[in-house]
Amino acid sequence: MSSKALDYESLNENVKKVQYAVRGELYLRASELEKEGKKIIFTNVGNPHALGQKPLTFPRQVVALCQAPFLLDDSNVSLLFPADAIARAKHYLSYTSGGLGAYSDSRGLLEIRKEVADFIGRRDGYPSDPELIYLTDGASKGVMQLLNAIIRGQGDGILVPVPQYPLYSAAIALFGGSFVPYYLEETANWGLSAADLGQSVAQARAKGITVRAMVIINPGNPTGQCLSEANLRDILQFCYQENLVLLGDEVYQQNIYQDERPFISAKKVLMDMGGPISRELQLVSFHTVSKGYWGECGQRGGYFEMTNIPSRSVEEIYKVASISLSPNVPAQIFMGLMVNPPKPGDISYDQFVRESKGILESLRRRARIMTDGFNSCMNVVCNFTEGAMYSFPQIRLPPRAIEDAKKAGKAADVFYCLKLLEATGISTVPGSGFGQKEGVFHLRTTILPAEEDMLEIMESFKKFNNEFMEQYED
Ligand SMILES: Cc1ncc(COP(=O)(O)O)c(CN[C@@H]2CONC2=O)c1O
Repeated sequence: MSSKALDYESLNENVKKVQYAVRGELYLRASELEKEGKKIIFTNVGNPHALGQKPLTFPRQVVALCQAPFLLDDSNVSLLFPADAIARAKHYLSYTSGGLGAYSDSRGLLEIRKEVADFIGRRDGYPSDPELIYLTDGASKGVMQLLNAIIRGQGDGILVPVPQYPLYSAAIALFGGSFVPYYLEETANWGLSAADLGQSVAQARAKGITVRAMVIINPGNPTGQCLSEANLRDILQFCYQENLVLLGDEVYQQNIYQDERPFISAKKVLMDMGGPISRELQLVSFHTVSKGYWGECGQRGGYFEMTNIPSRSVEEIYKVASISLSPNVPAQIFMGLMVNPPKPGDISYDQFVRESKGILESLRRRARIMTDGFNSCMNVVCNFTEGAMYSFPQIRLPPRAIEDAKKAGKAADVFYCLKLLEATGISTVPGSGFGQKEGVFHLRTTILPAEEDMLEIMESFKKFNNEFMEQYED
């Protein structure tokens, strides 16, 4: 009998090609161990609330009232909710077409897209058009929509930083395009060079690939580097001369842990450059409520802003967005609150600032604790986490360890991470899941475990690592 449509062997080959290590072999093994009763520290996913981070109070108050509008009619509502939360809830509800249970426009509620546009205008000092801002179910969906629009087939290549967040390699594979790596230089604090970019593009073209777009992740995941204004200018100039669309993944723009390179958007640098490039270079920028000091990953709220994209193409992107009917409406409200938070003088302002600063300052301390912890370990070197929420140490594995990994049929860093998991319960993602230079091994953790547990976790890591290295040292 011929195979059925959902038999494995007859599935879409692109689906079978996809890899996504953030929830791969290590995560599955960690989940098994957890079921067996072992205490697992899931540092594999940038999922702050799963590691104990408390949600910000104000947004939850507003969305709670929007989800349960009957509370607004309760005579006791002002005993439980501050007046500014009540006012914002009424404001958003008045813009939905029947509350949170109704579909919104496929691009998202115009009122919230206006709030996003105002935020971008304040941040960059240049106007932003709500008609060119689409709200999405997390930044992931926006990235996939744009890659789907750009990739016509195997001959189309997307330039992606390596190490990269595997949403990109997975989506490119899913849409049948070609992954074109450009390597970040670990010894240059994960910097990149225009020469390397040019070489990557030339190599792809020599194979008949049409490179169509370039991805930047700023701040970087898993590498944590923050791009300087000069870096961004070079990248924009490179894309302009090579006729590439720039996809600016800026979901960690609130997560900055050093003062030398504050976040600056690709949009701002492009507009500052002026001249033809600022009117012609095609740029799409992505943001989310999952990161920053919000960490509202489960809400699934995001947006992308299109710059210099022809109106007919915008219409096509709108048409495809319409297939999914409506982005998640509660998440749209989270997005509106994130880009338009309480202001000085608002009742909730002091509490909001106290909570937000508390989270960011703790993340900055945890970035330092983790980096220093890794650098105190045998055969481990680690660049400081300038931004985002990950640490990506290089693990210098002795040859006999690599040999044993081969015998076990595992990539060397997978072998090491599995041993780490079994010994300590620390669940990480092997560097091979993000891409790395041949023969150089890493792992990715998050800087998210609770600050009061961080030193103990690093001690536990150090004990395991040093015993592992002594076991395999010649
Ligand atoms: C660079 C980057 N872009 C987009 C996303 C998607 O975010 P949304 O939640 O808005 O879809 C993530 C999530 N980071 C994943 C999730 O946790 N750990 C990670 O590496 C990310 O790291």
